[in-house]
Amino acid sequence: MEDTIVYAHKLSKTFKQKEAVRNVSFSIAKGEVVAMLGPNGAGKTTTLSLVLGLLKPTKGKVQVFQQPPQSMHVRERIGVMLQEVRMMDGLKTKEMLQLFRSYYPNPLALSEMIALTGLADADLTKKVEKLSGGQRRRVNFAVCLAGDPDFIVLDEPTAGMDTTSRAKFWKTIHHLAERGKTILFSTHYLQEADDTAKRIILLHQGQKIADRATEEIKHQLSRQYVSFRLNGKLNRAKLDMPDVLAIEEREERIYLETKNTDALISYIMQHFSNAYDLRIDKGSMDDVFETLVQGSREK
Ligand SMILES: Nc1ncnc2c1ncn2[C@@H]1O[C@H](COP(=O)(O)OP(=O)(O)OP(=O)(O)O)[C@@H](O)[C@H]1O
Repeated sequence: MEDTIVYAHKLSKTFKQKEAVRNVSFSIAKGEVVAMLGPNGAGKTTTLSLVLGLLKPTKGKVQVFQQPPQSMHVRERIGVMLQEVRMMDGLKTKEMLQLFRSYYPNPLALSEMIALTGLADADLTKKVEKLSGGQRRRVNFAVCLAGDPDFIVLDEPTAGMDTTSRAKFWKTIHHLAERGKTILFSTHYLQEADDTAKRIILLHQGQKIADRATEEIKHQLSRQYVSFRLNGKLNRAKLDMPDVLAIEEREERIYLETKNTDALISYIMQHFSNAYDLRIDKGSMDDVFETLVQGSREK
């Protein structure tokens, strides 16, 4: 389809014995902002490298702009920011930015590259290797934007950035998304995914375990529980009511999933005279992750 920017079909990548990515499929449409979320070693970098054509899949197929990712047509329309980048030593920063611009048919204006990436404060007459770590990261970002790309791929882009740089960086990404750019980025942090992406692809041990709207994943995160301890045995029949969505007993506590914590707490206080140590618990990222991993195993 014309509007499909990435088409990844049953991608697998094995390094010697290690299966880093297993049977991962997804598509990304024009204008989408998608986060690839997962813990260390989940397969995010490997998947992005397959999409970029930097690695060849052991099995499966990937196309970008309906073409193999290595094709010139793709190279000209894609901007990439990887975790580890070797810059060209010896060149002054401004010269390097100009050099990268010269590779593309319709490059971004140098002034815009500098403004978007927060490089205005840096001394661009310095050689790249003499810049600070944070500034070099911004240079990476500027290089990523040099060709005014339609599709932007970022591998853990904020790793090593301080809070101010992070905020500035995401502001630029939002701006680019508003301009209709298609963006795929990897992150460890749900917060980053939530702030920026409308869709999350969740990877775990090389497999895709969820691919949903950020809102849906967040909804699972916003689950609430009332929990308490009990002297004696639980009479479950007394909890058979609409406010209780699920009951779980673990580690000598009873957890009730609910949308109405206030009503449930007052109900328990009235009807369970042997209840004590009442608490409201919110679902955590770990809980959601656990649920999704469990769900994908059961499929
Ligand atoms: N070139 C390689 N040779 C052997 N194993 C590799 C290679 N690259 C990645 N792996 C392994 O594949 C798995 C997935 O790695 P990958 O870097 O894709 O994960 P990730 O989700 O990006 O992790 P991180 O968040 O730490 O960057 C890991 O177990 C990693 O050790």
